[in-house]
Amino acid sequence: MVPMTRVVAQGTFDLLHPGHVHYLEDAATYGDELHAIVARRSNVTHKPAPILCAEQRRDMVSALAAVDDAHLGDPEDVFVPIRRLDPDVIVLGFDQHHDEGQIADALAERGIDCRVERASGREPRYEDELLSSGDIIDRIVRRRGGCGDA
Ligand SMILES: Cc1cc2nc3c(=O)[nH]c(=O)nc-3n(C[C@H](O)[C@H](O)[C@H](O)COP(=O)(O)O)c2cc1C
Ligand SMILES: Nc1ncnc2c1ncn2[C@@H]1O[C@H](COP(=O)(O)OP(=O)(O)OP(=O)(O)O)[C@@H](O)[C@H]1O
Repeated sequence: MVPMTRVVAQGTFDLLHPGHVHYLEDAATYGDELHAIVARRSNVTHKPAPILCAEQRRDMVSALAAVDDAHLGDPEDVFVPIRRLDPDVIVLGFDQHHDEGQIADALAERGIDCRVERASGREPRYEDELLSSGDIIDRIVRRRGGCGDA
């Protein structure tokens, strides 16, 4: 019996778009089952906070065919879900602000045997396609009025 390869992907996944679908479909190719960890609002500090609550973002990611299960991230320790899920592979997004080497070192320090990969990017296919949650929000603000990252 060949053991199942468990893959983890992660992100904010605020307003879903084809880039997220590409990321998760690419991540799924690294193994047999894909688990997505959805970032808590409090842990999204490198850009404006997501508009949608974590539960809603988790539910949407979970509905994607490529995703076997989606999980709310731990509020304090990003390695809590990793220990629980015990993945064989963590796949970072093509532009995700994490360094593969630093993640690999942190996993080794914790005795977690898991390799780190990076997914490919999805280029726009249509003239008006938006492949960024932030860009989608900015367009909404521009077209519906408002003051941007409120
Ligand atoms: C291996 C790994 C585990 C993570 N686990 C958590 C977690 O438990 N809780 C959480 O809020 N975020 C977690 N994150 C997500 C990060 O907090 C970060 O916000 C996430 O990468 C979102 O960045 P992005 O949406 O800009 O790609 C994890 C990220 C990585 C790489
Ligand atoms: N066009 C894309 N192609 C491939 N992966 C993508 C694309 N857009 C986002 N991703 C990946 O999806 C994951 C989650 O992305 P995130 O939730 O930060 O959305 P985002 O659209 O990148 O947000 P923003 O552009 O507002 O920062 C990240 O790992 C990111 O690399």
